[in-house]
Amino acid sequence: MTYAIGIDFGTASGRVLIVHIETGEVAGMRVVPYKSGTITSSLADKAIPHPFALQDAKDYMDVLRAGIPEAVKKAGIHPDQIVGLGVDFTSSTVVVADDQLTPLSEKEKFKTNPHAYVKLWKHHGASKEAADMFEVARMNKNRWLGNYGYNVSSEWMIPKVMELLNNAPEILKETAYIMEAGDWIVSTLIQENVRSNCARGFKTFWNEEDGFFYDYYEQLHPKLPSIIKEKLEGRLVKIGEKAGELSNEMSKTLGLPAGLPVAPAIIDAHSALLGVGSERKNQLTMVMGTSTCHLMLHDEQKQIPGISGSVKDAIIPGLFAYEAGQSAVGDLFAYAVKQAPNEYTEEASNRHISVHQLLEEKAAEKRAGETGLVALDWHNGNRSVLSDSDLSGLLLGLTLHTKIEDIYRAYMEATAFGTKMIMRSYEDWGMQIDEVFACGGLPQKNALLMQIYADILNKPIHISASDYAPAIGAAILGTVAGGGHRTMEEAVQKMKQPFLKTVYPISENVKIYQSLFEIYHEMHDFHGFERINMMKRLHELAARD
Ligand SMILES: Nc1ncnc2c1ncn2[C@@H]1O[C@H](COP(=O)(O)OP(=O)(O)O)[C@@H](O)[C@H]1O
Ligand SMILES: O=C(CO)[C@H](O)[C@H](O)COP(=O)(O)O
Repeated sequence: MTYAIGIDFGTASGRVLIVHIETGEVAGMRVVPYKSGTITSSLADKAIPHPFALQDAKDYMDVLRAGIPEAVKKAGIHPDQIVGLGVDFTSSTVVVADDQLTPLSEKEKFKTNPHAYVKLWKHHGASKEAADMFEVARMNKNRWLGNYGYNVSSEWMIPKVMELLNNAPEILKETAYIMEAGDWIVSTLIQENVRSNCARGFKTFWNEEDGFFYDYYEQLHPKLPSIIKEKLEGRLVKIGEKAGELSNEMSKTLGLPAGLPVAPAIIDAHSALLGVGSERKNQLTMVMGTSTCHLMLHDEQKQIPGISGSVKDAIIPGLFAYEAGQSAVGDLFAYAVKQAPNEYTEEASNRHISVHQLLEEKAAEKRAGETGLVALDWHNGNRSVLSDSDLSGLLLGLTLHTKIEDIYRAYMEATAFGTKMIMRSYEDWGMQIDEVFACGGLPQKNALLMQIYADILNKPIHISASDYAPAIGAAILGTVAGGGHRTMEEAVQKMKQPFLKTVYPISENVKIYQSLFEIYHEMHDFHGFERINMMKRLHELAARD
């Protein structure tokens, strides 16, 4: 058996890869876009509230049904040659399901109820709940949040559970399981309610020693502890283990052997570390797509303010995985693309290139600093290092001569400055960064972007040759679950993807960007003033205890 299946569920599409377990070669692949995409405005003409970002779980099943048989066919292999299957998923992407694992959105009476649908990581309907949770922790000397950057993000699972409790009791009543979408897929494949330690550790305030923080939940809502017990529990499976075996029913649907080993789900960005082979400490990996996640591994747990968190064994057994992030990166560039004038969209269409490519080309004609613009990239809030989804973006220096490509460039620079803030936080806490890796959909699509990052971070950046590092990581987990390699380390060494190139900083640009970063930093501290002060106070308080 020489192949594994890796399935990466992103924000806009799912990607199924068939990967050779000895060489990492991708033998077959199928990308399946989600039919309903991200639902933000209405369900069957019924308007939904503004900060909602929903998906239809049916689209995930289509990725399996359409993607797996086609990817296997493209690979030209027999299903018996597959050793195991792994899944990675965006997170916290939350599914509510009945006891048969059927999502409540499939029930006729809930067709237009937004709370019955999948709540995507970027759904901000639980901002109030996240703020309330933060306040309760603050009143308790911040005692539960140290391993979560001293913050609560509305992107996480528990605020979303609180949102259901406050706004959708009718849904909660019929919900047997509240699940990470990754766990829901794996549970559906093996027909058993299982939960992976990766998303559970990062998104639900859980750790292996203490379990869930029930004393915290009690203070949030009297009903919350029992909801967590009833609807979030399930057999725990750790990364590097086997979750279970493909059920007979799913084997018929997907054309795969019944009993095929299935790995526990891993968060998409975390999976990418495995795919690029960044499995040691002192390496920073940027997974750049709709958003960016900044991952590191370390042998100690440090309570770094403003990051998304750190969890033991979440990526490589024995090491702490650290995550920080920016909640709008590709999305911010897409926002600029939408504002391009007709003449630009026509030019792009005539030249058979995307508007992104056209804007990149035009932006590349400007030198560093030439646009006169500095932006703050908080159009979808700030994930790190302030963790406040209500913060908004800024653009400074506009004149009547500013063109859309200037703004596009300013946004690229702003996201790189945001990454520099995160890098500094890691370094300030003794997490030395010797190497920077970039993967995800963006690095290969936009060469200017990667040069800007190298110049602003003042570090060489190794770019993965694969756009699909998370799916490779998932295939690695599938291989280990199926016994194709004995250890994660062995599987990573065999299956990791090569680098396409390394982009080096240009010293002239580095100097210019150092002064522009000072302006970005001032904008950051000015616009994030209240949040920064609150975090400083919390941190001092925690340090005294
Ligand atoms: N040439 C480009 N330059 C910059 N951003 C791009 C370009 N083409 C697409 N994008 C952005 O890439 C994002 C999608 O990234 P991708 O990694 O493919 O998906 P996902 O984040 O869902 O895993 C979108 O937000 C889109 O706006
Ligand atoms: O928060 C996450 C990881 O913890 C999300 O999964 C991630 O930010 C979304 O990923 P993508 O930009 O690839 O859709």
